[in-house]
Amino acid sequence: METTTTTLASTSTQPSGQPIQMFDCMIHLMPNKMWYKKFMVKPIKGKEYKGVSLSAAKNIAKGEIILTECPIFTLPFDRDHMAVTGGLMACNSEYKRMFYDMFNCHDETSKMTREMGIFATNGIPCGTDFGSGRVADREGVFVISARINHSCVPNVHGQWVDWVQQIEQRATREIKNKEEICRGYIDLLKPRAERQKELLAKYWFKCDCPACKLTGAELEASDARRKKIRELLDKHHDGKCTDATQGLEEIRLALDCIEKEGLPMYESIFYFFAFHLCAASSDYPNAREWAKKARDSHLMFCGPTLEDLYNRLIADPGCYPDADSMTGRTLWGPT
Ligand SMILES: C[S@@+](CC[C@H](N)C(=O)[O-])C[C@H]1O[C@@H](n2cnc3c(N)ncnc32)[C@H](O)[C@@H]1O
Repeated sequence: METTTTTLASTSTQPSGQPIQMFDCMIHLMPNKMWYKKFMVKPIKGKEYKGVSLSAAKNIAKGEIILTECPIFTLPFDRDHMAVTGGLMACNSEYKRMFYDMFNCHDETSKMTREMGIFATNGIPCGTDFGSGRVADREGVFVISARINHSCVPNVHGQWVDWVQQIEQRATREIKNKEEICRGYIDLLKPRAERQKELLAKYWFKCDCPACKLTGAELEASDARRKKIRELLDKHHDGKCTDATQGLEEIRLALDCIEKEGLPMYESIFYFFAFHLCAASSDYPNAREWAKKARDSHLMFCGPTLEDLYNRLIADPGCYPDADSMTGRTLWGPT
């Protein structure tokens, strides 16, 4: 079989002229297969057709970056056909070829144009604030990240890094060599029935991930946990917690649900909420401990963007704007 080896490294440029730093490796191309340092892109066999996806080419540690990638172009969510073709026009011929090579799940099923269908199938929010559930105002198409299949218990989490306009895909847990690499396409804090409805409507497949395969009491418990995480995330994010003791109990419950659901990328925001309650209650020693947990968890799953900020909060919780804003009391730290 004929093979080609090529390097797409820092010599490549995206349409904006910025260099792409993602492919820090040789890419070995064969029909339908590519090898990278940490993963392969190849057809995946499943009960249902899963198309092409990524699988680990080595054991990958929790928190390890498997891929950093610039979008070939981005568009606001309210895009139309003209906007997609306009974005494509700014791309060089190689990127155009890669775009048209991407999967289109809306092919025969809707009135979408081919360009709209490809964008809808492969677009990834640039700037997802997964903590609050609010998403960015733009979506981008990424050559490699677009090939990552979905799971409601994903083993990678994509973090958009605004100042370099790149997405970083980090392992949410240890990934074994040859294991399929999956990201979450939708809000994962919905019950299974809602997740499946959304995946079918937007991506035309029935998810059979470990969370979707559950039945009976186990399914009920999983749905309840995801609902609880969402409820508490919204409550604490919107500053609706006025009772610090109850708030910390809720955070403990949320962290337990997060662990049981295998969604550790949601941890850091709850650690931050716990920091907030302790700092607001003038309990600085415990505030420091929660801030350390928030920093380390954010660093592991989202990178160093908030590290300096957390270090300042750890050094002096009193510099936090909401410090001392609630009745003073001694709470508790992470166990
Ligand atoms: C963004 S693409 C992912 C890459 C795609 N597999 C390919 O061949 O290019 C999204 C499409 O992949 C397929 N897909 C993704 N996750 C899947 C899963 N867990 N089970 C079955 N199909 C899946 C669906 O057809 C979906 O519309």
